[in-house]
Amino acid sequence: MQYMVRMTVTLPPDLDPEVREQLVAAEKAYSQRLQQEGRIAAIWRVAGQFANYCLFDVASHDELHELVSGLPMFGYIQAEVEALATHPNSIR
Ligand SMILES: O=C(O)CC1=CCC(=O)O1
Repeated sequence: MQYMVRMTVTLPPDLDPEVREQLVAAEKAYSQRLQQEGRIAAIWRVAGQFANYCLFDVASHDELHELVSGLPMFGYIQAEVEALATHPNSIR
């Protein structure tokens, strides 16, 4: 099952810079592991915003929730989820 998730990140402006750096590094490692596993099929930065679109390819709603809520930055992320179905006009 595929889901397009828009994540908008709002880190507190007064967050300790060291903690911020650790969060960013942990987020990168977690995200790259999911990409290597194919559970994040693609990720894009929204130009000009601290936000991204992530295409998840997972087995269930529950797996999606587990992965999104496991993001190190989860407490600072507003996630909007859209479930994707096959488009009847798709040639793939
Ligand atoms: O957009 C970000 O930097 C936060 C994020 C979530 C998954 C990822 O790889 O980065």
